Amino acid sequence: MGSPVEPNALFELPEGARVPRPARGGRPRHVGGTSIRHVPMPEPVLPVRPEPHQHDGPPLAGMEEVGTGLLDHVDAMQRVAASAPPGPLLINAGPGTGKTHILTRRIAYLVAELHVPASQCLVLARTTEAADALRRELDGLLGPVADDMTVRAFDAAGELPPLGHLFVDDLEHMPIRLYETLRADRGDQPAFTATGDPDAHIADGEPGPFERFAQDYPEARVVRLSRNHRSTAPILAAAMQLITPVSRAPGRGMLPARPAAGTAPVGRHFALDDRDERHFAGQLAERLRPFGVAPDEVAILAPEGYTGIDTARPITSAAGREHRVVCCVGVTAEAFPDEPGFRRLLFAAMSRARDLLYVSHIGNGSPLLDDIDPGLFTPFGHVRGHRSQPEQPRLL
Ligand SMILES: Nc1ncnc2c1ncn2[C@@H]1O[C@H](COP(=O)(O)OP(=O)(O)OP(=O)(O)O)[C@@H](O)[C@H]1O
Repeated sequence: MGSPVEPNALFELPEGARVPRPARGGRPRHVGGTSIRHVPMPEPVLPVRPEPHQHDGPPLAGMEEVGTGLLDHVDAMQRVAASAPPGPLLINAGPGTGKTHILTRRIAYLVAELHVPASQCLVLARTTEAADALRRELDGLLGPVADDMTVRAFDAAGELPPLGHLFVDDLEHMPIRLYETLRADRGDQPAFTATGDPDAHIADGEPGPFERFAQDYPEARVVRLSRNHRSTAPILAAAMQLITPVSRAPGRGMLPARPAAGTAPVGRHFALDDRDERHFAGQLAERLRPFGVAPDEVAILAPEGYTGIDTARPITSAAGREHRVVCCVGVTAEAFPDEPGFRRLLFAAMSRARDLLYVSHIGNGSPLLDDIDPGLFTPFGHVRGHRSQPEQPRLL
C-alpha cells in the first residue's frame, strides 16, 4: 500500500467536463428531467495482503496430506477433484473457483502419488498463454519430471500423440472438431479429466464439447467447486446477480473464499460524454498507483469498436485471465443490450477482477446493470438519479 494521499487532489474528476457542475455538496443539476450530481471517485479500498486463505501456513487440522503435500492447501471440494481416480472426471465450476489451479495439482498428484507416467500425460489449454502458464505451474510442482509431459494449446494441437492420460482445461472453449478427433482417437479410454464452466461459453447454438462430454462419458464423476478464490465478495455478488437469469448451471452458488473485511463495492462511473469517459479510464492506472497498484495490474476492457484509450483491450479477450483491477468501459444500452450473449460477455469480464471492479458508461448505462443490486455499487462521476444512501446488498 502506498502512503496516504490527499483524496481531493486525486479523486476530483477532470476540469475538462464541459457542462458546469454544481459545487460538491451542492444541489443536483437537472437535465431533461434527470437530476445529475457530481460525485468524486471514491478512494480505493484494497485488501491487505497476504490474506489468511493465501497464507502458506499450516493446513487445516486433519487435512494434511501424507507424502508429497501437494494437496495441503486446497479447499475440500478441490481436494475431492484432485484426488479422484484417473477415470473420466468433469470439474464443472464457475470462474475463479480454482479449476486451473486444481487441474495442475491433480496432474501432479496422479504422477507423484499414483505413479501415472508423466510421459503418458497430454495437457491441452485454450491458448498458448494458458498452455505456457500450465507448463510453468507443472514445472514448479513436479520439477524436471514435468518435462516429459506434452502440454499444448487447442489451436497448436496438431497431430496429437496417443497418450493415455488426457487433461483439458476450459473444455467449453475447445473447438468441437478437436474434441471429436480426441474422442475418435481414444474411443472409450476413460482417463480423461476436463474442467469447464458452461456460462463461460458466450455463443448460443449447437451443443459444444462441454455438453458432449456429459453425453459421451455418462459414467464420469462430476465435481462442482463452489468457493471463489479470486474476487472480493461485492465483485462476486455483482457478477452472480448478472449471470443468474441466463445461467446454464441454474442453482449453482458460489461463495467468496476471501474475507469480506476491507473490500470495496463495485465502482460505477457515470460519464458525462465520450471525452469524460476516456479521460477517466485513461487516468485510472495513475490514480491507483499511489495505493500500491502497478499499472499492469489494471485491465481496461472495452466493447467492439470502442476507440480512444490506448491501454484498452477488447472485452471479448477477457476470458481466462485474472487482473487485480478491472474496468469495463462503454457499458451502455447500445453496446450491451439485454441479451444472453452480452450478459455472458459482461459476466466473463467482471469475474476477472480480484480486488477492484469499475463499470463505466454514458447516460443510464446498460439495462443489464439493473439486475445488480444498487447497494453493490458506489456511483460516482456525473451520477444520474443519484440515491443518497446505497441500498442494503442482497446476500449471495
Ligand atoms: N485453494 C486455493 N487457495 C488459495 N488460492 C486459490 C485456491 N484455488 C485457487 N486459488 C486462486 O484463485 C484464483 C483463481 O483460480 P483459477 O484461475 O485456477 O480459477 P478458474 O476456476 O480456472 O478461473 P476461470 O475459469 O475464471 O479462469 C487464482 O489466483 C488461484 O491462484
